[in-house]
Amino acid sequence: MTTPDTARHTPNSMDGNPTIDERANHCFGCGPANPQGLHLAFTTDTSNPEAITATCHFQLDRMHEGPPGYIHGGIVAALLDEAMSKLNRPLNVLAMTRHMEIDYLRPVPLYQPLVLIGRHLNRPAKDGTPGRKLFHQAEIQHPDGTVLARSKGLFIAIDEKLLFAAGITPPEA
Ligand SMILES: CCCCC/C=C\C/C=C\C/C=C\C/C=C\CCCC(=O)SCCNC(=O)CCNC(=O)[C@H](O)C(C)(C)COP(=O)(O)OP(=O)(O)OC[C@H]1O[C@@H](n2cnc3c(N)ncnc32)[C@H](O)[C@@H]1OP(=O)(O)O
Repeated sequence: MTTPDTARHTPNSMDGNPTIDERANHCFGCGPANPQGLHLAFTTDTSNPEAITATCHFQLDRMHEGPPGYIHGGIVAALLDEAMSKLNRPLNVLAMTRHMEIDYLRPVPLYQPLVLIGRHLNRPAKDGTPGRKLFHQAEIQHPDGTVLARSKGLFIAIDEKLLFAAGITPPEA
């Protein structure tokens, strides 16, 4: 039997009482500390509270190849999921993806600068207060504006009790 690689399976970042931001450092999509990650960096625009966006410029290589010359479809899904999830923090919500659907409109090329944009759609109120459901969308665009892939997502705001149960400290308000 092989010995488990403790660096991978019980990361130091789980020691003590980490905040959600410390734990997110290894996020596959955006964590700077994940050597295998995509290292996506987003700029959020909250100037129109009705239409918050998160934008990322990125370019991938053969590490993430699916069809020859193109990004693997699972990675396309991860990119879109990440862009949508980046809308939750500016909305002051910790939330997880509950459902997402994807239109793979065109193959998404490797070795080219591309644009990834998430847009908040709406958060229906329930009993007069903001509900748990947040609806977002995202697109991967060629620089000429052609939409290559598009998603819609339902995110559910997480009860802080779940975070505590997982040993994670919520962010400061
Ligand atoms: C517990 C530890 C959590 C730690 C992390 C917490 C938060 C994350 C915060 C920061 C993130 C940091 C870094 C970013 C990381 C990743 C970025 C990408 C985002 C992701 O990658 S994140 C991973 C993938 N994600 C999951 O791993 C979720 C697994 N899942 C669950 O953990 C539960 O599923 C949960 C808690 C989400 C909800 O569970 P629940 O039991 O509270 O709620 P329920 O299932 O009932 O759904 C609620 C309402 O949605 C309606 N509904 C369901 N499906 C629908 C559909 N298709 N269309 C229309 N409505 C639908 C129902 O009908 C109901 O509606 P109603 O309330 O009106 O009845």
